[in-house]
Amino acid sequence: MVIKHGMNSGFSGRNYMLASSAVFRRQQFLIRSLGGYTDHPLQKRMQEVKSIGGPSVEADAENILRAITPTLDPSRHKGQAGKIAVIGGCREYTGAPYFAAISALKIVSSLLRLIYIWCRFVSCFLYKRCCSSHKSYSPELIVHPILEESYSVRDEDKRLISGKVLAEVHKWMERFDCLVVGPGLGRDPFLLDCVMEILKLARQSNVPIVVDGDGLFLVTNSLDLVSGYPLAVLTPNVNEYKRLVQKVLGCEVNDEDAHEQLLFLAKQIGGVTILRKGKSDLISDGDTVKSVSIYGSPRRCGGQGDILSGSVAVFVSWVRRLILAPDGDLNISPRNPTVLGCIAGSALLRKAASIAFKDKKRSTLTGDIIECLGRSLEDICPASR
Ligand SMILES: NC(=O)C1=CN([C@@H]2O[C@H](COP(=O)(O)OP(=O)(O)OC[C@H]3O[C@@H](n4cnc5c(N)ncnc54)[C@H](OP(=O)(O)O)[C@@H]3O)[C@@H](O)[C@H]2O)[C@@H](O)CC1
Ligand SMILES: Nc1ncnc2c1ncn2[C@@H]1O[C@H](COP(=O)(O)OP(=O)(O)OP(=O)(O)O)[C@@H](O)[C@H]1O
Ligand SMILES: [Mg+2]
Repeated sequence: MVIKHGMNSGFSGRNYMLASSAVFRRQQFLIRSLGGYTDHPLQKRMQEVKSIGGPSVEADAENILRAITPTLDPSRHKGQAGKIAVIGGCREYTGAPYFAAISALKIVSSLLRLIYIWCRFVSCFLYKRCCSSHKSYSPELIVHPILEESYSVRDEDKRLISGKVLAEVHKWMERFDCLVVGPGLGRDPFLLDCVMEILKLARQSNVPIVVDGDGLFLVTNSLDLVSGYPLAVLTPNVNEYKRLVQKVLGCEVNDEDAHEQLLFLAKQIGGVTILRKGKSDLISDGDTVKSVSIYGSPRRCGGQGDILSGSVAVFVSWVRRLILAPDGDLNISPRNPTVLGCIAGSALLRKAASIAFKDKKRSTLTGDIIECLGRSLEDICPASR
């Protein structure tokens, strides 16, 4: 069957009613996305997806956040709240991995101490400068300055260096509860090749991965890295989402059918979870779509996405721990741990942004929002509950 493009001539009353219906909009979306042929394999999949997607609803984000946040238990010791690694940073962007890591650290308070940042350094000079800048941002972060960019490595040394990087990461991988890959990573080919190997290793080790920033640039060009991996979370901003849609669906972003397009995109990447950032955050794993629209901040300073990636990593690791515990059952919906982690991370960040904006207004910066993460969590989920 072929869906006809033109409904322009003889537009009858019946057709007009159809035009105003959701069915028509969906049909138009299919036409625009897939060139008009229902026997196109992607279109068939799209129809399957629509039949299981169901209506999208606003997530009960604060209740979800409360349900998955562990109580502060004096019998616990350092590290028991989870260990997060952030893989990011380059010459230009030292801020992004710091924002992601310090956000994770703030949320888990004293229960989580081990945050690892991998950043690349060009030379001894930059090594010291970059390393000390991260250390001076916060001495609580544990920094592994091991990644390198092409121009600091001779061609004949590349294999050796990437082997060393991988061996170092391998030592730690199984201890991590979640990786954040990409904040401020840059786009150097050698660096991205190393990160590609790290992603493969994480996947082999069944470690959840939150892919953000330049990690999304890498993954969009090598979808196999995450395709079909249910523990992968992609957190694209407007540009990153556009690239992903163009690459995977071969069409443009469609805001009229935003939920369906997102659902379909997640399905096409084998059920990874995608958090599409925007005025409302939209989250889908290909089975369901949830939105988080808690009022955030009208101020769009750079770095809020980095806070989000660190926050999502913490919540994903907490949900997994709850589910994997011997008596673990979470009586909340949806049930996918990565979707739950995204909902909680988004709610926390947006609330923190709104608290910060109340105080700082137009001068609100990412650091101000990070300072409000604790209060945001406390407002939703008091420490003394
Ligand atoms: N304080 C910090 O350290 C912060 C650092 N940050 C870090 O910045 C990085 C980029 O993130 P972002 O959000 O600016 O990327 P995004 O919106 O896709 O691009 C905007 C436009 O720029 C362009 N472009 C980007 N990179 C390019 C490259 N290497 N070379 C050439 N072009 C490039 C891009 O072009 P296009 O990809 O469309 O060709 C688009 O037109 C990322 O690592 C992030 O984590 C942020 O987290 C904020 C705080
Ligand atoms: N128009 C908007 N209105 C309200 N909140 C928004 C809006 N756009 C984004 N946000 C919030 O800001 C967060 C970060 O989204 P943003 O699109 O700024 O990410 P990003 O570009 O990756 O950020 P970064 O500068 O860290 O790379 C999202 O989780 C979302 O909650
Ligand atoms: Mg970003």
